[in-house]
Amino acid sequence: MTQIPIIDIAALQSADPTRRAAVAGAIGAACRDTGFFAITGHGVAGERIADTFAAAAQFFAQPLEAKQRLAIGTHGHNRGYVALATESLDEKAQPDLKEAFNVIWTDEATRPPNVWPALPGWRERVQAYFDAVHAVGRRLHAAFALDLRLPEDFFADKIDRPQATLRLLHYPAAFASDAPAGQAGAGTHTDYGNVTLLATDGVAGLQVRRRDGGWIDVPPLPGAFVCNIGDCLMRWSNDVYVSTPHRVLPPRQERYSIAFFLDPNPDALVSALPGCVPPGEAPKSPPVTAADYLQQRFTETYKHLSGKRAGA
Ligand SMILES: O=C(O)CCC(=O)C(=O)O
Ligand SMILES: [Fe+2]
Repeated sequence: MTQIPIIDIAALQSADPTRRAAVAGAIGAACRDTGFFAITGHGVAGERIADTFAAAAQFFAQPLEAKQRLAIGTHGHNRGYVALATESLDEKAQPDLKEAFNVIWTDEATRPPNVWPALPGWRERVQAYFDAVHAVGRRLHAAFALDLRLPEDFFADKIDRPQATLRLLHYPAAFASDAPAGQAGAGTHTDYGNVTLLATDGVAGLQVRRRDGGWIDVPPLPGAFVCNIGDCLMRWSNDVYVSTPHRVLPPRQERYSIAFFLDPNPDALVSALPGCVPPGEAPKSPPVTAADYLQQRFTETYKHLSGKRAGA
């Protein structure tokens, strides 16, 4: 395979179950292969995506002091601003050459509220994008369920109060010329959760590792989302679906991306799905709540780090 598949998911909203099943089958095949695929026909308007990139550019253009007032280290709970070169997605490598702004899913009652910049209208624009990609992520889960021979709504009540994070990412070009060997935009890593939906601005850089160890360049796909399976869904599917390592090359040119990480509700029980365990075999991993699983992953990462990892 030299490319990730591009799948039109519009028919997931069709009243015709055979059309829904055909899309689910294509998604399932990609999830069993590299776990990466791009989607079109997702219903999020190109203007909405472009507006979120504009909001990201507006945020990152602010003076560092304004951004630092929202620093994740001050506010906690994975919300707010992550300055340049403070996290390493590959904990053995140099810090990533990127800055980020994180927005989490919250009901503001049982979860902490987000922190927002003092830019008029900014919150509403970014929240609208969050809600739109969350809806697409839920639709993808209906496809996963169909493909895995589960009731189509199997995941619905397990991802409606999710541990989801939207990350506006900025890879400035200025650092590229000084980048020491081995310092990437984002180091090689897998994502932790169920599925990630990524919008890119057309600047190349993202690479996905093939099963044979070679790297596939993800091409610019305007209007599409690049989707990938995370470690939590891999575990839930008893490794039937694959969470694949990926990286972002050192930024030669300024680059923006927007990643939405959909991780399950904290109390969702991640227990090997019945159809994914061959008869007579034991599940590869014991059941765990999504909260405990993600906590464990963050703790493992923090053990190796002097800085902080936030998200992924
Ligand atoms: O910016 C990108 O293209 C990908 C970023 C990524 O993989 C991540 O933040 O987990
Ligand atoms: Fe990632």
